[in-house]
Amino acid sequence: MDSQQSESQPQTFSGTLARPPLMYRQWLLAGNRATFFDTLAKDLGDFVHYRGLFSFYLVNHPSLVKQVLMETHKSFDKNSVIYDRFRNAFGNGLVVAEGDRWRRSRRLMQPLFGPRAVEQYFELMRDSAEQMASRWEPICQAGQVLDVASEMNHVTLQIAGRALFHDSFDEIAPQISHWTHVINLYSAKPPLPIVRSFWFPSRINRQLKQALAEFNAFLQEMIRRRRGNEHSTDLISRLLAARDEDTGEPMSDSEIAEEALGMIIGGHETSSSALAWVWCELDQHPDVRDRLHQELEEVIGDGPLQMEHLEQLVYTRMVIEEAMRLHPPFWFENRNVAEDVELGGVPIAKGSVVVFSRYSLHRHPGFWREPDMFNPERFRPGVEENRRSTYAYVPFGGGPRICIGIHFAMMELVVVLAVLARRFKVMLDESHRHVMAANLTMTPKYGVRARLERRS
Ligand code: HEM
Repeated sequence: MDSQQSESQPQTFSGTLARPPLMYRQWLLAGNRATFFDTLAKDLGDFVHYRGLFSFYLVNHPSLVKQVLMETHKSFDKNSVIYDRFRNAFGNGLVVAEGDRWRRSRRLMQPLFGPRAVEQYFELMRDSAEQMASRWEPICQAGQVLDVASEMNHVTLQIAGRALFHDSFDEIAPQISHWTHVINLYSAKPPLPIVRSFWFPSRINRQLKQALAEFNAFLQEMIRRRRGNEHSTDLISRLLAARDEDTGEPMSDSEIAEEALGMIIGGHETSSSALAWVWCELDQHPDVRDRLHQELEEVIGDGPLQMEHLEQLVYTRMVIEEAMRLHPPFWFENRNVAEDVELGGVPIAKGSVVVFSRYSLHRHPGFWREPDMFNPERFRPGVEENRRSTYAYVPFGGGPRICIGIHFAMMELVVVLAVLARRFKVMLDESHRHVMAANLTMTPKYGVRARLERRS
């Protein structure tokens, strides 16, 4: 296949459905799950009917992914075992909601996340990144090693928390960090029957129930404090003020609490994983790091980062997009087949499960030249548009359920990277181990151990 042509023209899937023997390479699932799906796609092609402990249809072709997310999205929903498990943790917030509840919440929340609406969070993003940079100064001077991955987790949690609760977040940051940690631990476990059922008295189930009870009590208190305070402008207050344009109805307190929980969990782990990989890739590609530093110097100069700098930080954005291609934070997707449907010309019965791995899709050799190579130039404006239309690049999903936080997240990633990389060169320490973990998000398994060098 001519890769130049494949990059500019959306292609229709013309292959066939592979049906491997029962339990084909099932043992690989005990290890890294992204590797398991990648092996299936490499061995068997872009459309696989897998039958084993879990049975599913794997799609690894942009036109099949487009069909699931966009063209025939109504035939697919999130009533799958995996999303049922998320419901134990997220309640019925937007990430897992279906039907009328999803439509109503999306309609109410969409205006709060448009490209202009998220600009109001610029300052708190920059201030959180600046605070981190100040904390890094003595670590840098002492030549100490720090785990940049957990630093990114800290700063993105702070940004999500401050956007939602303004200063109230700082009072309770350690508890929120603990609750989100428990929720993530729970969500990362595979949905095995019985042991993982919510009624089973396992340690993680007990921990989750307690974390959720405490988190919900905190959220209800936040909502109570905001109600009637018309000067408050955090996201909780905006959710309280939102009205359904058809009925004029507000969201209930429990709906607001569920959405806040979803945003804090879904919004910070993903961004922090994207940033962790950016630092790893920059270390491995000094030419890219130099080019990035040059752009930051030219655009920002010696003063603080300003809102108007953002659109000039073209290369910074390209670096982030390329890092999310190779290391998509929310790497795995699954859908329940809600009604009999034809996918890639094959009839698929209601109740089946369709899955895809962004990790494999984003490295598909038919759609990416030298797919494993880190090359931000792929995302130079004008070039990347074509890939997006083919659904070969979907770090934020696509179709009606595309990530509602996409503009918030992209601004956050650019701001944090720009502020920190303007002041520091981050160099991986020799104790750093390059191993990828694919749980709910894709992260460097042993963190990102690095030393800092001060830039002028
Ligand atoms: C780099 C950062 C992020 C990545 C890679 C990411 C990725 C995704 C993806 C792939 C989906 C779609 C899942 C699907 O198809 O079902 C999604 C949905 C969602 N994301 Fe994000 N996300 C990020 C940041 C955020 C942030 C910052 C927020 C909140 C402020 C957020 C809130 C949500 C919500 C509420 C949904 C559900 C949307 C719906 O179903 O209507 N995400 N995200």
